[in-house]
Amino acid sequence: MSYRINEIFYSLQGEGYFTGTPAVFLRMSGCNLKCGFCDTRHEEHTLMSPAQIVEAIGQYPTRHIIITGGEPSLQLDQMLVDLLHDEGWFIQIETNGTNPLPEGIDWVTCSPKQGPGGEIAVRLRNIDELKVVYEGQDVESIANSLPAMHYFLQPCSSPRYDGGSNTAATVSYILANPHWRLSLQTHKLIDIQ
Ligand SMILES: C[S@@+](CC[C@H](N)C(=O)[O-])C[C@H]1O[C@@H](n2cnc3c(N)ncnc32)[C@H](O)[C@@H]1O
Ligand SMILES: Nc1nc2[nH]cc(C(=O)O)c2c(=O)[nH]1
Ligand code: SF4
Ligand SMILES: [Mg+2]
Repeated sequence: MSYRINEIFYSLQGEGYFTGTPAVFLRMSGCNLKCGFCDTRHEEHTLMSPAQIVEAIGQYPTRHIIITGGEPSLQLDQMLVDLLHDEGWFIQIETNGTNPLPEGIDWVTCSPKQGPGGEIAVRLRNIDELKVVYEGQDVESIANSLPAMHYFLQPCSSPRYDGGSNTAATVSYILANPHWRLSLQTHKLIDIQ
């Protein structure tokens, strides 16, 4: 068994509930969506075996891993989740929610997206945090259909917004709808990976 891995790096979780937490990022290659605003290049990959992944991530002084992509649910399987748990890892996943996940992932961050037909197709039930990239869409319908422990709105970073993101509009929306919390992409603010 091998996995298409785009990159492995050690940084601070920049977004959402665990913002500021040191973590190893395992970025898997490939995605089933093509979000116009996607800020990540994930097509390049190296094939890695489970043993190679465990060795590469094990060199860092934390056991919090963030499995992201691309869309990691296209590749992450029960075998890798169980192996990471055996090695003592706390597993967080960043997913668009379109695919079911293996069991036992410690923290599911779901960032639902519109598919090609405009529909939101989320197939997850146990979401710890919902993190919606705010573009002025009807985020209440999204939240109402997706039970989660925490609800974050994240400004959309894009050259089409003055200043590079729609942070002011996101803040105004949250002030008017205080069941949301703000998630900033703090790694971009302090220029780390
Ligand atoms: C690159 S995605 C990979 C994981 C998964 N495919 C997903 O979309 O959740 C990682 C996170 O970055 C967010 N993101 C991607 N592009 C963004 C942008 N331009 N502005 C703000 N957040 C963005 C996504 O919503 C997601 O929460
Ligand atoms: N520092 C940092 N935090 C992140 N949180 C989620 C990220 C992602 O690309 O999934 C990300 C990322 O790319 N960098
Ligand atoms: S689902 Fe995630 S990785 Fe895929 S295109 Fe959208 S933001 Fe990028
Ligand atoms: Mg990122």
